Amino acid sequence: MAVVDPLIELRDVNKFYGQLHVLQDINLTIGRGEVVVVIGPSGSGKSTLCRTVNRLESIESGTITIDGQPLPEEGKGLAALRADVGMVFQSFNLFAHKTVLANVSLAQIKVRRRKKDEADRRSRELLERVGLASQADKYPAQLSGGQQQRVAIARALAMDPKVMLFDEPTSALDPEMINEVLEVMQQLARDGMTMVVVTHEMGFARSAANRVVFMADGRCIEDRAPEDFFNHPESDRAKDFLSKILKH
Ligand SMILES: Nc1ncnc2c1ncn2[C@@H]1O[C@H](COP(=O)(O)OP(=O)(O)OP(=O)(O)O)[C@@H](O)[C@H]1O
Repeated sequence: MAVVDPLIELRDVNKFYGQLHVLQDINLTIGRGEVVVVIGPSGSGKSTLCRTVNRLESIESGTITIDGQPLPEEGKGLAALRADVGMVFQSFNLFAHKTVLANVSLAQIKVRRRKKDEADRRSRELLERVGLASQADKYPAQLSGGQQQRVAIARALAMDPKVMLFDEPTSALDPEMINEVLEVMQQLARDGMTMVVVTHEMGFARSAANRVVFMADGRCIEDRAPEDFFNHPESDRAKDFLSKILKH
């Protein structure tokens, strides 16, 4: 789809895991302020696609640029990239022995070089935004999964990222906690955050996405507005996928 103000551009991206051609000639542009939901069958390369954008995975060929800059290979540039590209994983990846506040402040101090007071102030603002202001002094194990995931979101946001990547952020949560995380994500989308979201939550895709990218076998097969994609999928792969998941 034509994008007005490109922030992230993937051009002819290919990646292999050994013999497996996991990303095949990916061309994808994400505009500033867009919410792109990536869906597709298990093993189609959705997570890998996400992980290439913050350089958790390298690519064999092609280019990825953010704000016109190629991704850095290593060193300081990589830490700065991971701050600019916030990532939220299925598992929350919090430090178990640090408080919620310290979890959100730590990278701000180390990577953004903020003073502790300033970092803590920003952390408290973000914890308020995700509805956890009263939990700042708790430890991760004292929180529910949904709360831990909201801490992880606050931690990424505290770095003032250019884009937020979500890799199945609700897949490890008990059903009753999924909505509290999706609501925080919906609010972020309304606030204009650029977001790439790998998810099986089709309700979120329908209501929050500007575009749905459908992947199968390492390729982006469809890239369309949600209402077009869900009402009129074009490819047999997408029709088959939707008929299976919408039965549930
Ligand atoms: N580190 C790795 N080494 C080797 N193969 C891998 C690695 N990570 C993923 N794969 C394989 O690459 C393919 C794509 O994996 P990926 O996790 O990107 O898919 P996905 O679409 O996100 O799947 P799911 O919906 O199940 O999470 C799969 O076949 C997977 O087994």
